[in-house]
Amino acid sequence: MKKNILLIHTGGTISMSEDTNGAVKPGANNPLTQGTDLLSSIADLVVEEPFNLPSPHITPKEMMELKYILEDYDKKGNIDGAVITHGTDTLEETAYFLDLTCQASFPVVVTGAMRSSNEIGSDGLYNLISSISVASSSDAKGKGVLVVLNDEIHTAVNVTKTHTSNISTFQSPQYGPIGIVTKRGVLFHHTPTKHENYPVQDIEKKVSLIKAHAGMDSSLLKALLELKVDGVVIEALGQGNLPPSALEGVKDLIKNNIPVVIVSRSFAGIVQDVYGYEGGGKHLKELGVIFSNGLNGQKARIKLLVALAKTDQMDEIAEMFMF
Ligand SMILES: NC(=O)C[C@H](N)C(=O)O
Repeated sequence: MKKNILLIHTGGTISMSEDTNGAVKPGANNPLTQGTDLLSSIADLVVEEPFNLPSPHITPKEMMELKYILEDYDKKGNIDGAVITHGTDTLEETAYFLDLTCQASFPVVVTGAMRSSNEIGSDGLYNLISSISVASSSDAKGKGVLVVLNDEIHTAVNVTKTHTSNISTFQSPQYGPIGIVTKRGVLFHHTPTKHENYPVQDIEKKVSLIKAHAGMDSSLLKALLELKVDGVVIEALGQGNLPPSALEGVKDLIKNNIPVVIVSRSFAGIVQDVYGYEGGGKHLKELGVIFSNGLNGQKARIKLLVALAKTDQMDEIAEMFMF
């Protein structure tokens, strides 16, 4: 039996076309609607298009809007699953934001495309059909927000865009995908063991993300303090270390009750308090730096925004990052 699927279009390459000059851009009509006959043969669709934005234009405001649309449909009942089409550049941030905050009980799948609708080998309609199949699957329930592209099912918490243009760009470097989409159906081969969710109402705080490098000093960190940010995420070195010259800035932020969260600038692995030298993980922990649990920089930033919407207590924020 066909399921009732809420389909929310938000823009991105999946809803763009290439013009005669080779520029990929949004047009007056969403080309995805051309797939409607085919799509409505696999599910009964309720379509929403709250905005049409390339994903570099997406902010937490739009993410919050999506959360409320999903929750409103959940309250009304009669929806079995939802698919969101989204630009791929910030797709992982929106997916993770919804994973952390959305209270809807049906499966939510986020998808996109690397090639626009009229390019040879366009992957948009294919990814959309796969995503509708996943959102229709009762096995997709309770696994958090999922990201489906290129026949793979990833969790929002682990997935990241790894390549600028390749259609297999979305990967989960820590743990791999949790399922696949095949011609015969949807197959989950792993189940996430934990899922966190926070019922926040608004995102108003300012969190910056910066990357550590050899010889990094404290100037940017000090500037962030002057700019009155509410939190800072640093992509630290290796297992979670910083150059000694950056420590003054870290200390100033923490002294002023600004949480400093570290992730690793390495592609995979988690940060830990391993090294005991100046600026090493053990030292950073003593200074009050919060270690994220395997998130990448952009997702730790989303989580810190959510944490700051809940509390300004440093110990509560640190506890949320231990999850
Ligand atoms: N493939 C894509 O969707 C990339 C595009 N720049 C976007 O994120 O909107």
